[in-house]
Amino acid sequence: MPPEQPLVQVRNLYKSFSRGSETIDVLQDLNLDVGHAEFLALMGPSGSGKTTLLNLIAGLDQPTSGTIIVGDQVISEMSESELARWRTRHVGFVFQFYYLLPVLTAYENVELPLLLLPLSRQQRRKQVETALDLVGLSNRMHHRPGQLSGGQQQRVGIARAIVTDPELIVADEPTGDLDTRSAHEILTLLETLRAQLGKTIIMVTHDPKAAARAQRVLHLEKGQLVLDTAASPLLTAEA
Ligand SMILES: Nc1ncnc2c1ncn2[C@@H]1O[C@H](COP(=O)(O)OP(=O)(O)OP(=O)(O)O)[C@@H](O)[C@H]1O
Repeated sequence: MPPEQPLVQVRNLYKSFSRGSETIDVLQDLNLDVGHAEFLALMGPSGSGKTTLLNLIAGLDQPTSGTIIVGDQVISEMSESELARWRTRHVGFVFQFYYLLPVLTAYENVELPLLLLPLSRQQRRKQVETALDLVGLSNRMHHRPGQLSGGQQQRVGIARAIVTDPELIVADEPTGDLDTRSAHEILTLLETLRAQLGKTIIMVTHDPKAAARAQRVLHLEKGQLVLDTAASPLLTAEA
């Protein structure tokens, strides 16, 4: 049997932004495969294009040129409205500052992505309760974000990301605003989502300790991705 296709295939990807008369070439001939149920970390200096790449893979932005395939969809050829529909079902987003709505309870925040889908109230309830259970917050579902710790708020953010059961989860600095212990718990949760539910996770981080929890670490350099040589077992063998 031929080997299974990667979930994400990025080929000859270019992304430029123009600012006035200036053009910034952020990604240049970038190639990347991400496997099913892989946990990948992206690192690189500020401004190197990590968020730009994540947004392109998640269908939040469109490339200048090149191809992005996720699952069986060529998302680089989709219109904005097709991308929006695709994202709703196939990608879960986790952000550094959670972006929970303060007036809604944890339950209502997690339910939000489901309101875009043709589901009954009862089906929504089942999925929200499952997601909150997975992140260990069943007993906090009627709390508002202001009544929860940062780590708990990020758990709600993760429950919201998985409630539609997407194959791909993109996380932009998910531990960037958390203390060491909460960060550790969030990374453990991401590892569990990968190992037990087969989610593919792409995480941008500045923190080498967070990156080390992923299965593979890539660095953005000059618009392209290179393997994190510091983390390579061949190069870090104890002397
Ligand atoms: N919408 C946009 N319009 C113009 N320039 C942009 C836009 N988005 C990003 N850029 C520029 O592209 C470059 C890469 O930005 P990006 O946010 O992807 O970097 P990053 O590696 O995620 O940085 P950080 O680690 O600071 O978050 C920067 O020079 C940024 O100013």
